[in-house]
Amino acid sequence: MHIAITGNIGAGKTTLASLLARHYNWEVLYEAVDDNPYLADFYNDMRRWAFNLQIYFLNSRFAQMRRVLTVAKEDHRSIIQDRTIYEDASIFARNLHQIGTLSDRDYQTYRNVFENMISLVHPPDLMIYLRADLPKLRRQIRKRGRSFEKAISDDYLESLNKLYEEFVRTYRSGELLIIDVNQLDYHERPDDFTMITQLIDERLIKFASRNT
Ligand SMILES: Nc1ncnc2c1ncn2[C@@H]1O[C@H](COP(=O)(O)OP(=O)(O)OP(=O)(O)O)[C@@H](O)[C@H]1O
Repeated sequence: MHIAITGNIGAGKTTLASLLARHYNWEVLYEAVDDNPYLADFYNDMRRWAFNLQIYFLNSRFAQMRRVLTVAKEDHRSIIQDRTIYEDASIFARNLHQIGTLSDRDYQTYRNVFENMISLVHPPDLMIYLRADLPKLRRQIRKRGRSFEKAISDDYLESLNKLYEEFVRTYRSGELLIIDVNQLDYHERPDDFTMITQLIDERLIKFASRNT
């Protein structure tokens, strides 16, 4: 089974992915931030680096999807992914185009590459969306203290949030679980984590009964 966590910058995807991987013994695929050769430059000069960064993310997410396919074929272990290829295209790249940071021609090229890639992969069996408002995102971004993320504006986070909401409202490619994380702290409060695993267990039971 392929599970994916989706949500804005600082929503808490990485923490939840690692807690769930440990709890369910799932393989976990993280979004590599430290090794990303463009991210810091991108936050410094978005217009210059937007296309490079989008291509980099698209490729790394596509490589993850290939890993998902391999695991599905060879292994009986489930796999959890921290952010999906769908968000890169429907949220991040789209937003950069909308705000004029990505030109029409670069966006069109990006979309063409994305469409070709997407024809070769499958959406996750379960998508978990972490819904978080601006103050929560801000708190978590501040807490983890990545220096280049200081440049992220409220407007940028808000417009990403709008696109996230539209994305989940129209998402029909698989099972979707929406978790409002504004009042949750599953890292520090075991009860919050248990509440989440109960919601996931219900979906896993549903999935298993459909596939037997
Ligand atoms: N397609 C993309 N376009 C632009 N920036 C992106 C894209 N995908 C990820 N990023 C950036 O990569 C960095 C890492 O992503 P993010 O912070 O969302 O992941 P995370 O650290 O796993 O978040 P979380 O707090 O939910 O665990 C962020 O600064 C984010 O803006």
